Amino acid sequence: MANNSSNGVHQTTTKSPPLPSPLRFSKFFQSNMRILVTGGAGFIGSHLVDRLMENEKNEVIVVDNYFTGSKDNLKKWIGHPRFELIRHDVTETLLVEVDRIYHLACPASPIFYKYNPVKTIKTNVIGTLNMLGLAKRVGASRILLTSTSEVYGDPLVHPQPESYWGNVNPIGVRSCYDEGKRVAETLMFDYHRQHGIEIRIARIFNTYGPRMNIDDGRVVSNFIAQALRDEPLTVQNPGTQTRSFCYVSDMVDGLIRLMEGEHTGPINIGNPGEFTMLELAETVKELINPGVEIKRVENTPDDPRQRKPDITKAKELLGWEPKIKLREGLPLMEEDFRLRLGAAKKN
Ligand SMILES: NC(=O)c1ccc[n+]([C@@H]2O[C@H](COP(=O)([O-])OP(=O)(O)OC[C@H]3O[C@@H](n4cnc5c(N)ncnc54)[C@H](O)[C@@H]3O)[C@@H](O)[C@H]2O)c1
Ligand SMILES: O=c1ccn([C@@H]2O[C@H](COP(=O)(O)OP(=O)(O)O[C@H]3OC[C@@H](O)[C@H](O)[C@H]3O)[C@@H](O)[C@H]2O)c(=O)[nH]1
Repeated sequence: MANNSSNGVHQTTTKSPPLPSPLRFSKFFQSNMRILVTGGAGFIGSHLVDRLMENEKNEVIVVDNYFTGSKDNLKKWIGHPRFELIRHDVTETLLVEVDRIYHLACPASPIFYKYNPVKTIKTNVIGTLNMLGLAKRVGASRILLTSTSEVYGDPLVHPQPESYWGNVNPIGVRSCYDEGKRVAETLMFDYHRQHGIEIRIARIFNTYGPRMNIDDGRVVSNFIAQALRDEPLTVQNPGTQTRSFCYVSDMVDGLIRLMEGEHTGPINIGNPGEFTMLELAETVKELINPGVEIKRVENTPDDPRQRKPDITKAKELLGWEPKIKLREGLPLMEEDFRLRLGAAKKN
């Protein structure tokens, strides 16, 4: 906690926030960990909720405005005594007594974050400010932000270590998201330095898996849905751009380790296996529908040309590395997409 300065200028308070409830000292109080997950109805958020709910000592509260998420992703928990779901937009203030905050709320697919860019910026900046204010006010012991590999922009250093400051266009069509997340990281560190808030920052690299929206627009979900619908796989030009894909269970494991560990981050969480988009299309074609066509289409502005995480820090500080290779993860996602699309496997 920061101190009042000796030069007479009042900087911050030294008073600790009160405990959420005096009942915590009562003999019969159940010392459950109350965890808030913003964006918990989304893809990564709902998998994180599943994992957190496995621990009987955890109570989980999800807040979500359902912009890209869905109650469907949480249906097995609705009505559970340790689970609560609140329709709420994080750009508005929120007051709930919680011990830990996983702050995920933000559209992640480029087509959705570009749909209403001003709202995306507000979600990243005001939403993060609101969650930090909440952490401060209720004395939450930790808050974790899901930042992104997009803070590196179109990276000139490859692979990307956390020490790289990035190459980001501040006025482009992706800026609402990548600059928004950069400000969110700044806010996290300012609250940490100024108010002593315990923070964690994960820089997430492209993640895929079951429960992604079928029409999410990101490349893995697009290619799988296209392969199952017998539609051409749309490789955006030039096709040589690379990404590194992490399976969602590995991602959730990394996020929990970061939250429970002793390091603020930022820490890259991602799978270093790097593929061109053409290679990804060829792999989906081979595994899911060998007869499908691969079609070249126009790209969008400022598409990063290469991306691969340096995960040295995650390995050393969290003892974390991904276990699931792309060729193992794709069939698991295919199974889920088949069920939702009603596409039976051909023999
Ligand atoms: N999936 C990835 O590859 C990836 C990569 C880097 C970073 N991330 C980050 O991880 C987080 C989750 O991503 P995801 O892939 O699960 O995306 P997602 O779109 O499936 O989930 C985001 C969730 O946030 C909710 N949301 C959006 N705006 C909100 C608002 N203003 N108030 C309340 N809820 C709101 C959505 O309804 C949705 O449920 C995001 O912060 C994203 O930036 C994801
Ligand atoms: O149908 C498609 C969709 C996308 N692509 C290409 O696939 C690559 C990846 O695109 P995606 O839309 O899946 O995701 P991006 O890597 O651009 O952004 C993602 O980065 C990390 C996170 O913060 C977000 O989940 C998202 O912003 C791009 O080069 C894009 O041009 C295709 O070739 N075909």
